[in-house]
Amino acid sequence: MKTDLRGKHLITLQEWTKEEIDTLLDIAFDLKRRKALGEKHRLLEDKTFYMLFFENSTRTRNAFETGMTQLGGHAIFLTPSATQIGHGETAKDTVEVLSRFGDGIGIRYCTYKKGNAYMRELAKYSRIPVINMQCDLYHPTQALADIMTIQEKFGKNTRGLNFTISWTYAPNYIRPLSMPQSLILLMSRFGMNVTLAHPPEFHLLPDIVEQARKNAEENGVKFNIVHDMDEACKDAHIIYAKSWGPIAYTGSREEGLDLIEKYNTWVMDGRRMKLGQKDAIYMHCMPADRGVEVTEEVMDGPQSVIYDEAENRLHTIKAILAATMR
Ligand SMILES: NC(=O)NCCC[C@H](N)C(=O)O
Repeated sequence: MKTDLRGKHLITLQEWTKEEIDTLLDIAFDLKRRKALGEKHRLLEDKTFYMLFFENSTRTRNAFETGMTQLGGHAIFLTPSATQIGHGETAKDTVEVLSRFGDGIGIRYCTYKKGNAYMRELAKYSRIPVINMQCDLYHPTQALADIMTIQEKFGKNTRGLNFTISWTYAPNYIRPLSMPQSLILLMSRFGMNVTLAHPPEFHLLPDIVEQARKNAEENGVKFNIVHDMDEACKDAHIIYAKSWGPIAYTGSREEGLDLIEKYNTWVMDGRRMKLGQKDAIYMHCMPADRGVEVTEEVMDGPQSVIYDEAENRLHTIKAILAATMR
């Protein structure tokens, strides 16, 4: 098994082989076990990781920062306004300097058509690993935690599971496409039949959907798009139901918010949960609009794995840091 992942950028897991992703998962399971046993695992002593956030964060920032502490290193929280990026310093100049100081850099930048481009620009000039902490297109560290959680619930062999990612109704906020896009790209590579459900205007980017279809074909599994939430939940083992914006359909925030209102029946509730398999699980990357996009009954119910999923952010992020910055 290939284990040398030092210096590798993680912009999207689509650019990592299945073998490399399996290596990360092995490390994550091992680090989780070692933490539970209270075993020290200071694999990154004296190393520094920079975390550049263009947007807010709860799970991601704290998983990276706590993770670096547990690995014996240090993490530094940066924002554009706390650095010269806010004054227009270029990606090249920023990363040339940080590359001479420290050992890795993460970026969260979700603005459509800007975030991923900025990360690619940083990666071009960086001599330390660049880790995507969520952009407009992908959220690889969340998707990795999600695979780990699915393997914990259903076993390492996930072949034949039915995975549904469904849009839900959540007003007031246009959420990025990065979660559904990362999930449709990744789950078929782990042998799952993928169903993507959304109202027509909430479609994802065509080239990413095409890549997901190709992934499914190469792995001999199904990939379906439906426009009905009940149909999507039927026979699913995994129901991942969360909101995103009609970003690929309209650039107008007002039109986007009106479109969201049109589909206020797309709520994840107990009735829909029952349409899935008996042992189905409910997933959400959080934060969720409690009682709006998903009922409290589902969020706090026995089939919900949302807190395990959030916890696994820590273990998988530590695996990425340890593997790429060692
Ligand atoms: N788990 C996370 O990283 N959550 C924060 C980002 C969620 C984002 N607002 C989204 O809905 O895609």
